[in-house]
Amino acid sequence: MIEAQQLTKRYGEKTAVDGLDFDVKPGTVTGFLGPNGAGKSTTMRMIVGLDAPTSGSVTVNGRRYARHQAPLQEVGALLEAKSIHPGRSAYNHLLALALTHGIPRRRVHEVIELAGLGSVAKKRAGAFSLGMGQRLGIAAALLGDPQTVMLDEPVNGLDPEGVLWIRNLLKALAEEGRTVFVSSHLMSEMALVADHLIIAGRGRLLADTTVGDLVREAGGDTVQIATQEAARLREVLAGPGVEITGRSGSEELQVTGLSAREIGLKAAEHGIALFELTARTVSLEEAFMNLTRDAVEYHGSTTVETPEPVGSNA
Ligand SMILES: Nc1ncnc2c1ncn2[C@@H]1O[C@H](COP(=O)(O)OP(=O)(O)OP(=O)(O)O)[C@@H](O)[C@H]1O
Repeated sequence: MIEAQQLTKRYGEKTAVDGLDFDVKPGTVTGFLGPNGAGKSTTMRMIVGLDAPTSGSVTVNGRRYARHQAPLQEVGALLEAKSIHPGRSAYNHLLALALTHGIPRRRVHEVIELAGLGSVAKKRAGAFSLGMGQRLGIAAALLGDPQTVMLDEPVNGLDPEGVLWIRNLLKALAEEGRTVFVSSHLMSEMALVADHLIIAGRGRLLADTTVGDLVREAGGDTVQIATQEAARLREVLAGPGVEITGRSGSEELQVTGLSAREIGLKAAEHGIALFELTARTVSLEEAFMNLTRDAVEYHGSTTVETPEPVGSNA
């Protein structure tokens, strides 16, 4: 369990993390989302004591990270800037970590196998591809068999097989009852792996929700209808769990709680002609964009100047 209370970090004038309150619970995968500069990495660094909060606090299993007697066995973390001696082999890197933390040599072999590094374990880590480096970072995070696992952008640089591996690994760790906290920019990936989401923007908490609720609140399950008999259709469709909105006198209605197919069948049954029947599907990506639009720090330009073709007479 990770608990942040009014967690705040300022760098001079810049407030990177601004009064964050959240809990990350065991037994589920919690995704940590937010646009660039939202404060995700800073928050994760504070969780493992690499940065000190300016105010507020964050604890792991009720204690600050530094207060744990065997922190590596408590929290396993993969953070972006991992320092690995480039001349050292993956095996020796993990062994050095294990020996300095009272972790048996046997566990080094276990995590090497778990991370799929068996064939390259004796090679220099400095020659590793980005994906291999990520696997080594994850192996190091799992070395202490920690109850809490925290990974910053773990799929970064992984090939499709690696992405699938991470997805299954995170789910398996959560099923074992561990606390799994993972940041990513890949919404589609988060939709597949995370049960719960914590979304930040400009250091503030924007949402603490489930994937389903986020999409639902963004209008994910809405069906747009147009009919001349809006009032009668409202009566026909009304029922438990069904919500119908639309201006009075308007031909347009928005319905949640029924599928387009169910609405079409009911309308036909009652001889009500429809001019429009459109299921609005909102992806997690769209829901996220809606939520964070105002909190995006670095906007890209969408207008591209087309250079004049070389040799053009125009
Ligand atoms: N050491 C530092 N000194 C000054 N400003 C910093 C420092 N570290 C982070 N920041 C600023 O704090 C804000 C939050 O940064 P952080 O890296 O935590 O965001 P993030 O959500 O992880 O972003 P990204 O998705 O790009 O990795 C940014 O505006 C960043 O420039």
